[in-house]
Amino acid sequence: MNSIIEMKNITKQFKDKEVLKRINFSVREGEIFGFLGPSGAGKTTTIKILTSQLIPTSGEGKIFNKDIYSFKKNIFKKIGVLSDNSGVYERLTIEDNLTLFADIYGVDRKNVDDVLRSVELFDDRKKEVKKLSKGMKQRLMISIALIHKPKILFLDEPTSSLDPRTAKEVHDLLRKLNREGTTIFLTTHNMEEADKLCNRVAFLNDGEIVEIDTPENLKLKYAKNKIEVKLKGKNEKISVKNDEKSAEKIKNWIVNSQLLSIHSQEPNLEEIFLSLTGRGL
Ligand SMILES: Nc1ncnc2c1ncn2[C@@H]1O[C@H](COP(=O)(O)OP(=O)(O)OP(=O)(O)O)[C@@H](O)[C@H]1O
Repeated sequence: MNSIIEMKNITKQFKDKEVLKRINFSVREGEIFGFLGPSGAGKTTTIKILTSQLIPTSGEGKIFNKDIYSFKKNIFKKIGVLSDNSGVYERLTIEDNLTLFADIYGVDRKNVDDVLRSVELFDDRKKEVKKLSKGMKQRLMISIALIHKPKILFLDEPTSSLDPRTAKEVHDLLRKLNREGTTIFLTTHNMEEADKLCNRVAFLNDGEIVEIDTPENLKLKYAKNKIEVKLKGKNEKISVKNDEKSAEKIKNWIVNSQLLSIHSQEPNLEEIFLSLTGRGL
């Protein structure tokens, strides 16, 4: 798979503070890549570098094979960035807002209908923004980032201010956009969101990447090698090692019809992050 983003030994220094410490990662075409870390880890700084709002202090980076130190205007045709709500006009309709952005970005107004359909706001296009639910408003913000049909969409904490139901609505939309061909780079401090949504995740802690892999591989890598069983007549679950000795025990429970349930114990991403960094999110 082709890489859209390649970052090598990227650092960012603000005065005497090193916010990013030689980070390395790539984002492949077609994936949803999650950048995870607690507040202050350097997630927004990274997204700003990737979207040309900040220049790194050192390191090498390429996006669509173009050097990040010399972005040309035409790179912006290929990237979309979700910004906050401030840019939309509350008294205008969804359609008028989007048409306005199409004109500002100099893209064909024909894109408006396509994009509204893809974020599932076409039927509501005549509604004023001030009357929209939070989820619809977030979908409108995403549609603005997509108006020029970019190949990659950057989202900084796309669901941080949303309730679980609205967040799910946004997750479903991001999955759909990804299926339709948009590569997605998002930051989050919500490990559950990352687990459900991302093909690969990078753990960022204090400006350093401590792990990068698929959520599944990370769970296997940090598996506790334990099996949890529930037996008839016992309230508590029992945790046993995943080894030959336990296999004999488990066999006996089965033979004696004592076994009610059996599961391998997998850590979640939150627990893995905690074990790697000693801190939660
Ligand atoms: N322009 C700046 N000048 C000085 N320090 C900055 C600047 N921008 C960010 N920082 C510092 O860099 C560190 C990382 O900030 P960043 O916003 O990238 O973190 P984050 O992981 O996105 O956190 P959050 O989840 O809270 O948004 C923080 O300590 C922040 O105070």
